[in-house]
Amino acid sequence: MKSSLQQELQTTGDFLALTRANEWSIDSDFSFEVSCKKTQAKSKVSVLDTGIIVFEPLDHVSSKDIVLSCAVHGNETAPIEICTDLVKQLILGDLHLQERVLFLFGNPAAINIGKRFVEENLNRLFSGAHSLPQGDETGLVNKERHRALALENAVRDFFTQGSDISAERQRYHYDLHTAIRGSKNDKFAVYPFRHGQPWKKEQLQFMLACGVNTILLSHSPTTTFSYFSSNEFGADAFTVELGKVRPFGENDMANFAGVTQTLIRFISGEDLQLTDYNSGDFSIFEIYQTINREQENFTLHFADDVENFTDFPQGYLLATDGDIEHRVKKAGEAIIFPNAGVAIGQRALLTVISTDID
Ligand SMILES: O=C(O)CCC(=O)N[C@@H](CCC(=O)O)C(=O)O
Ligand SMILES: [Zn+2]
Repeated sequence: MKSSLQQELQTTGDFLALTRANEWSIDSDFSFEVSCKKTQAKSKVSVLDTGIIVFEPLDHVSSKDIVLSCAVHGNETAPIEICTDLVKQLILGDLHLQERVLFLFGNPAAINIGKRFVEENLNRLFSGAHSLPQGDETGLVNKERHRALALENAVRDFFTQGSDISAERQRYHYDLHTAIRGSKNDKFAVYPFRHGQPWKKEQLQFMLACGVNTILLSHSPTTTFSYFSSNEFGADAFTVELGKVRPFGENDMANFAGVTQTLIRFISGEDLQLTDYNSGDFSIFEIYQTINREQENFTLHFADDVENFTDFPQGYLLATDGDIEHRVKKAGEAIIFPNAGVAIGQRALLTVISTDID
């Protein structure tokens, strides 16, 4: 028998409402079939937990396993609206499903309070960081740590089950965010550390089709969600920043037409119309300094409205952390993600320098 949750979801397609009504878990998982109105192709829809929903084609063997995540930070609403709309179209049969897709709405409780997180930044808890000792030594494990583990397990199961379907599969994870500050380059993506493997131009072309022409190459492991999927499952993965954080209702969705249309083409198997790689189409940066906050007394020495990708003269004092001074080391070095309010031990600022890929 259909539960009322399932009935509601099948009628409205509104997975965000279901997710928000169940902040940390749902009582029981459920699945159902849908058919595309246009192609009649059947798909299986499985709600595995709150904010965790999988779509799998039933009439053909797919070749791609695609993870799309949003709300890893609860107040980053544009990605939530994009994913909600895609899920709705799939449930209501308005979109053909060609590939397996896992949608993740990372932190439902943080969505409900309109905050980045409830107790702890979820995007610092992956690759097992959720199980490391906590700074406060209380021994209590907060809910975000449980959620990070649940999200890791969902990704692991999804990719592993794909391998049972066919051997030659491609894995992807696009973790969609928005930035706290405005940016000189409005949309940009962090390409997680690949341990010496080449940066993929075809993936950069995919980003370009999404309207993202600025790429930050990361040179070290992190505890972010995109690095987890890249490192542990060989997925082509990015943290994608789609402009500035705004409350629900204040996003101009026309701004996201590129990303929405490209994701639709990708999951419904249409030609992506990717052009050849041309370095002139991109601004590519590499992460140069990662500045963590180590002291209570941490100060940034520029204004709150200074935008991401603003550069400062060599020698400029960017931040003081107790007695330690962090200065610009190289001409053209620019700031990304400054946040003096992060927990002690966490990243308070990145700097980047311009680079190229071969
Ligand atoms: O604007 C900011 O300060 C933060 C925006 C954001 O959430 N960025 C991600 C980037 C993750 C990565 O480096 O791959 C984050 O800080 O978690
Ligand atoms: Zn974010």
